[in-house]
Amino acid sequence: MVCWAPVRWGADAHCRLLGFSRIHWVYTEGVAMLSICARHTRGGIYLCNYLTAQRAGGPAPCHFSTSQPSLSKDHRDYSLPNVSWSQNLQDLYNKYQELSKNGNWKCIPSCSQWRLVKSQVGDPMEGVRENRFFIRNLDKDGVGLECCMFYNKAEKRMVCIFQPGPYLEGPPGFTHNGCTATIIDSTAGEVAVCTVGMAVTANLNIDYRNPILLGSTAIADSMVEKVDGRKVYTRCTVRSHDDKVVYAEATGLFIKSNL
Ligand SMILES: CCCCCCCCCCCCCCCC(=O)SCCNC(=O)CCNC(=O)[C@H](O)C(C)(C)COP(=O)(O)OP(=O)(O)OC[C@H]1O[C@@H](n2cnc3c(N)ncnc32)[C@H](O)[C@@H]1OP(=O)(O)O
Repeated sequence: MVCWAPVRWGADAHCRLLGFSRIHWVYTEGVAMLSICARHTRGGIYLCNYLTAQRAGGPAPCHFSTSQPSLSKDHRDYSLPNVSWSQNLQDLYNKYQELSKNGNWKCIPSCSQWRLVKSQVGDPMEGVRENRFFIRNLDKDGVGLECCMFYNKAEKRMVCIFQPGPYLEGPPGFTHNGCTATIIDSTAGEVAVCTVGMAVTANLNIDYRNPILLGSTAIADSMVEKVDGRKVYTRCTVRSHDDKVVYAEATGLFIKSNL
């Protein structure tokens, strides 16, 4: 596989802030990513405490169990191509890597775990918490969602190229619409976060136009339309890899965290 890690922006910084030990500064915009990641991590803990406290009517720790990942898995960047990727997915990936060469697009790293460490973020939560990241929670390549996001800062735009695997089946042979919603939410959410800092989904409206065949390659294209105070309005279209079929169109409202 071609080694393209040096052009990725702050991938290791991303991992470091999530509790991983290895760090290599590989890109000059690493500092910007560092700041975004710090806000992500703080925001994750904030979100967790905030939601629990709201539902319970007062401050309370959140309780949920997570499986323990191996260390090698922690370090893996799941947005890198693997053998389960179709030629179409690989071609789209190559296309955006090519577009990234002039600096307009950046590839976003993807890890399976959010490891939230008290001492790193100064949060009152006890000890270390490891959270599985929903869209990266299957252990075998190709059975779940294979995807990679690219961000265009100038256009406030995020694309997610993806390939849904057999565990994401809804109607026989086709992708479950909840999976499509997850991809839309994550792509639009990520562009909102990259634009204003940590933000959460307040509203998502989706029109499903056509079913997505399992194993096919598609692209979710999301952009920020407007920022109004804490409110970030986004739009997202999901199309086939060749742009010939529209699978879904969506609008989303994300609210910037107060932190
Ligand atoms: C563990 C996680 C790790 C994360 C690490 C980082 C990861 C980075 C990757 C990014 C990718 C993520 C993609 C997945 C994203 C999720 O899955 S996020 C989780 C799902 N979302 C939630 O749980 C949100 C639940 N809702 C809430 O917490 C609260 O309702 C909200 C949205 C924070 C708003 O509450 P609030 O802060 O009190 O704000 P509030 O004053 O009510 O509203 C602010 C403004 O928004 C408007 N507004 C609020 N809600 C709505 C609505 N539904 N419709 C219209 N307007 C609304 C209000 O009217 C108000 O407008 P103005 O009066 O200012 O004009």
